[in-house]
Parts: sequence; structure tokens; C-alpha cells
Amino acid sequence: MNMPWTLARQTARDAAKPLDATELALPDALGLALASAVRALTSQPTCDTSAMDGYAVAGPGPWTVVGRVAAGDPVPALALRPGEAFGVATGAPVPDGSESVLPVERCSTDGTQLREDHTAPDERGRRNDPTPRRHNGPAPANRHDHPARATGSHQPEPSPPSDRTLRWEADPSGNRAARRDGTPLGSHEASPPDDHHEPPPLGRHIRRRGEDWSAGDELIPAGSLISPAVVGLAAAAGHDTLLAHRRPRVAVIVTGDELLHTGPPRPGRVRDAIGPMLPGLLTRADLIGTTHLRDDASALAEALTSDQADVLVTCGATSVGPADHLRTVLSGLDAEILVSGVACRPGHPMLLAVLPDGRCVVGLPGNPFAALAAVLTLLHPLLDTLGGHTTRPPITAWLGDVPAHPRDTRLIPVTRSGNTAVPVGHDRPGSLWGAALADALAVVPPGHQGGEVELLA
Ligand SMILES: Nc1nc2c(c(=O)[nH]1)N[C@H]1C(S)=C(S)[C@@H](COP(=O)(O)OP(=O)(O)OC[C@H]3O[C@@H](n4cnc5c(N)ncnc54)[C@H](O)[C@@H]3O)O[C@H]1N2
Ligand code: MOO
Repeated sequence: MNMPWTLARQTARDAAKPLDATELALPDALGLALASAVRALTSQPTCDTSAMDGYAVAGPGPWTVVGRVAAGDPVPALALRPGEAFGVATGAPVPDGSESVLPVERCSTDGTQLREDHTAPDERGRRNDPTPRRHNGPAPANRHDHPARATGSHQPEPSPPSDRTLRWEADPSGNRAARRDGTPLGSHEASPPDDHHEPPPLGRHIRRRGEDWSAGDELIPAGSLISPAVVGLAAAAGHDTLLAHRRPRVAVIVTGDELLHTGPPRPGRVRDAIGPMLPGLLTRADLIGTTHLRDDASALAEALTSDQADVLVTCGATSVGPADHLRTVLSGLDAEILVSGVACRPGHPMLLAVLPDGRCVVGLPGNPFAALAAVLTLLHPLLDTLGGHTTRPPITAWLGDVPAHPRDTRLIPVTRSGNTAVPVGHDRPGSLWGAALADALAVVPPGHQGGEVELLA
């Protein structure tokens, strides 16, 4: 009795436990699965920073420029007061009291005095920002108060200023500039009357401390694939290493007296198509070797016992012909058979067993398209579990009323057009033509009459 397809896949997932985990340098962890969640070691940003090259300002303009800071500089030691401005570079810390940042291309200055140029288009291409909001209080102290965070909007990304001719008029040390007589610049009383434009919106172009995440936040859950972006994120969050599961080691055993490994097939002899296909299907494993065997039971038993792989993948010999020795050999090795035949087309003779020492054996049928079906049904779920991958999200698409089987699950090659799967045909068990033309195999459950289906890729 063949096992239902969904149960067979789940049985393969449950057949093993994740392999051991080690702490690896970031580049070495790429492609593995996280054994523990990535948590932020600090907040990001670690302090309020500018998202633009320009001026941090407080209160309505015009403003007196009282200092400047570049990316990489420490947080300025002073607090901005209303009517004061501070030159900032993108990514540089802004002084306490900063309420917004004016991009340099939106500013004009006559020396010490800074004004917003309301005739220059802002980064959204608008002129003379009509935003009516006003305030007099201090800037928000943490990310929970931050308008962008609270509304889910995001700060516009900076664009390089087109005009870098503005020069800072204040003390380049970052200290507050002073008049020649020693009295500080920048009080409201000292400023000439402003024009009647609204002040810049509170918080604009300031990335607030902790706006992206706070120290201790879980950024990526355990079991996730360590992608290039995960590596970059981990670095940004302060990590030098990641705890990752090791990849499963796989040995392949290709059986068949009739197989050729070079040159054109001829009557009675076929080219091995499965051996060359498998390395590309083992992206989450280490292929430690491929052995070619004649149809010989003792040679197969020897290959299954002598190998040090975590998983042994056999090709062919799953059926009931005189040369199909796999089941007999596994029985002789006291293997526990977990799956012996699956209600699916193609690939129903596929097999999954566990040897007494815990290594798993996946039996792929000899027909090449059936072998691919078995890889996707049994081998990939097993490798995911061994490698610690637990977060592979299902991909689905809409599939029309293709001929379904009354009892068995069909796996058919499809291409995707938008969210629709389109069968490509050429799907006989002995032929990889359809699969080679396809983006994925659609899982067509028994009795399917059109609707959403899962795609295996
Ligand atoms: N009496 C029955 N016969 C068969 C049944 C059955 O239920 N009862 N099932 C059929 C199905 S379905 C499949 S699939 C195959 C599975 O056969 P095996 O896994 O035992 O494989 P072989 O008999 O060695 O080969 C089958 C077929 O595939 C070709 N082959 C084998 N290896 C390769 C390879 N590496 N590359 C390309 N082609 C390969 C082989 O030449 C045969 O043509 O059993 C059916 N029979
Ligand atoms: O599973 Mo077999 O490939 O249907 O012929």
C-alpha cells in the first residue's frame, strides 16, 4: 500500500534530527541554517543620525550655524537651541535638540545665517513645503515616539547634494561658535525676523536611535537560511560569528548494468541522467562522492555499509525486477523502512529507510523524472531537517483543471505566468524534458479540479 504523498513528505521531515552546530565566521556561515536566532547586540542607529548631507536645525529659521560634524565623528557635545543649526553629513550623529535636517540643496547661507530655500524642490520634487505641523518641544527621545516609526512610513533616502559649495562658518571643532566679544551666536533675539514659511517638519531626515531595532531584538529566527542579506544584517547588528548547523554529507550510488556515463545511448544501453542531475539538487548538502555499481546485491550492500555519509542516495533498483536488489539488501542490513512506495506519479516506488547506525537511505527510482519527484518528496525534506532549515515557506500558484488522478498525487512540470502555473507537458517518467523546460513541479492532489497548488522548485 503506497503512502499518501503529504504523509510521505512529512515522514521524511521527521526521520532525523538537525546535525550539530558550530560557531562560524560570517562568510563561512553562508548557505547554512541558523542554529540560534540572530539578536541585535546594539540598537540601530546607535544614536540619532542624519539621513542627509545638510544642517540639523532647531526651531524656526533663519538659523545660526554653530558647528559641524562628519560621519565617523563622535556625538557633538552641545545641545542645539531654537534658532541654531549644525552642519551634518549623512550618517553623522546629530546634536541633542536637533528637530530636523535640512538637505544642503534646500539651504542658502550668507555666512553665519542659514535659511531654508523654499524655491528649491525637496526630495519629493515639491516646492515650498506646506506641512502645517508645528511644535516647540524637544525632539522625540526614542523610537516609540518617532513619527516615522509610529506610522510605518520611512525616511526618504538621501541623495547626494548637487551643490557642495556651502561652507561652514562655525568652529570646525564642533564647539559652539561665538561672536568676537565672546557672546554665543544663535539665540532667537539675535536672529533677524524669519519669513513666514512653516518650519521643517519635526524629525524629517533624522534617523532616530533604535528606529530600525533595539538591542536584544530578535532579527532572524533560528532555522532560517543564512543568505547574503542575513550575513550583512548580522554584521550590522554587531556579530562576527553565527551559530550554524553543519551541512549533511551525501553519498550517491548509481546502479544499473545498462548505464553509460559518456557518449550517445544505443539499444540496450541508456545514459545515466540521474547522476549528473543530482549535484545541482544538493545545494543544501555536501556531495562527498558518486559510486557507479553494476546490478549486484553484495556490491550495493558494501556501498551502503562502508560509507561515512549522513545520507545515502541510491538510484534505480527500487522496483521488483530480478536486478532490483535494494529492498532485499536493506532488509539484510536490518534497516528500518519508513516509506516503501508513495501514492504519487511519477515515482511511486521511492523509498526511505534508516540504517541501524542512524544514517538514512533514500531510494530514487531509475526512471529519471521519477527520481526527480523522489528528490523533491523525500530527499529535500530530509536534508532540510538534517541541516536545521525549518523556515522554507511554501510557494503556491493557481493551476487550472489538469487531469488529476483519483487516488495519487501528480507532480507535473509547470512554468509560472504571474500567479498561474502552466503545464509544459513532456512529463513521462523516463523523460526529464518537461522538467528541464519547467520552473517548478506543481503538486496536483487527487481529484484536483482547478485551484491553488503548491510548487516544488
Ligand atoms: N512489475 C513492476 N514493474 C515496475 C513497476 C512496478 O510497480 N511493478 N514500477 C515501475 C516504475 S513506476 C518505476 S519508476 C520503475 C522503477 O525501477 P527501478 O527503480 O527498479 O529502476 P530500474 O529498473 O533500474 O530502471 C528503470 C528504468 O530507468 C532507467 N534508468 C535506471 N537508472 C537510470 C539512470 N541513472 N539514468 C537514466 N535512466 C535510468 C532504466 O534503464 C529503466 O529504463 O520500475 C517500473 N517497473
Ligand atoms: O514512478 Mo515510475 O516513474 O511512474 O515509472
